[in-house]
Amino acid sequence: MFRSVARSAAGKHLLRRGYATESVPDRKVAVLGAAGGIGQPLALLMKLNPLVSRLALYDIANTPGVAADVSHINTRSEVEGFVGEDQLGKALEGSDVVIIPAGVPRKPGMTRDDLFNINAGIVKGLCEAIAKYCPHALVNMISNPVNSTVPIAAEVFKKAGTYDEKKLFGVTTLDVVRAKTFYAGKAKVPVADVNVPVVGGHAGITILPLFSQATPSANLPEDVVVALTKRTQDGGTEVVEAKAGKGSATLSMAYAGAIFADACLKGLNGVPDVVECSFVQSTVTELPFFASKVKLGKNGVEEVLGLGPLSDFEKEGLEKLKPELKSSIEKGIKFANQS
Ligand SMILES: NC(=O)C1=CN([C@@H]2O[C@H](COP(=O)(O)OP(=O)(O)OC[C@H]3O[C@@H](n4cnc5c(N)ncnc54)[C@H](O)[C@@H]3O)[C@@H](O)[C@H]2O)C=CC1
Ligand SMILES: O=C([O-])CC(=O)C(=O)O
Repeated sequence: MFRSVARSAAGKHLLRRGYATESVPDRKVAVLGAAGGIGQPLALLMKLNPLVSRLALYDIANTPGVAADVSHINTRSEVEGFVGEDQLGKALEGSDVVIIPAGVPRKPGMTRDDLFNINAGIVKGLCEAIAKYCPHALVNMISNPVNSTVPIAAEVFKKAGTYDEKKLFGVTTLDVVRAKTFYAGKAKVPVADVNVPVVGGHAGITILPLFSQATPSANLPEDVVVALTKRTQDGGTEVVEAKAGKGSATLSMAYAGAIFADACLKGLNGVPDVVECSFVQSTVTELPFFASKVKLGKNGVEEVLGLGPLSDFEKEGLEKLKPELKSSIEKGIKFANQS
């Protein structure tokens, strides 16, 4: 269904911002885990996105309150709250994009992999429901460990016969957001102008920012690049430690998740040249899943872009990350096929 807005004042505003061509299609977005630390601000940001016409907020508790609250905001989308497994099907039906920030966050001293035992089961259950109720939706996986939860989702969809590798994304946008912010600080360039690809995966050394390709280029000395790389890789831990037991990044993650979902919606709507980094099925390296720049289109992934030229330091980082990323991917695949 298409709602023609081109001639209205709102439509002209959308056209100017690149959010519309002739008309803005109706798009339903579902957030699973919508009452959580990420889920609530992400629900707010998706409510502010003019590309969304229906916003479904699902959680196992507390969603009626979040949905009632967000629904009063005078923007385009209709908001509905769903609570408990009985309502999951209704939340998902008709969704174009499903964003998954459901699951437990880290506490100081934990790795993302320490979340596997709880989050693997949560993600598996949610993906089984996606396969049943909205098999064609683009899935944006935020729940950690992303290096394993994305392979779990792929296996669940394969078992259900609905897997389309173009529609499954691990959200690594927060790594890009951090790399841009930290780089701008050191390079003394306006942060809004900065671009830095981040490849690999989403945990520790598997996060590989490519500062040699950062723009505007600043020719930073090697020791600064090494320090920026380490800070980007440890960005999540920096927040976990600062929150001292009260969870991990939520506000910056909601921002990053909203950017990535917006890119997916723009791609679906046919906006050209939408490119974001994401952890997807890939042939860029020998690993079956890998984060790199991805061009988004009407069916999800239009093209997985290559790595481009790497510095010696980045080449070394790439080789170092492969064993850990491989084992996290295999752990996810094994879990999905055993349970
Ligand atoms: N990909 C990334 O860059 C990032 C990922 N994360 C991950 O996001 C996840 C969520 O983090 P927070 O929002 O801070 O946690 P949180 O604990 O504040 O919220 C999680 C929400 O998930 C809900 N939930 C649990 N089981 C569920 C189920 N079966 N169905 C639906 N909802 C369910 C909970 O009720 C809760 O409201 C964690 O795994 C965290 O590690 C966090 C930051 C960045
Ligand atoms: O570090 C964590 O546990 C949460 C996360 O993925 C991030 O902030 O990048």
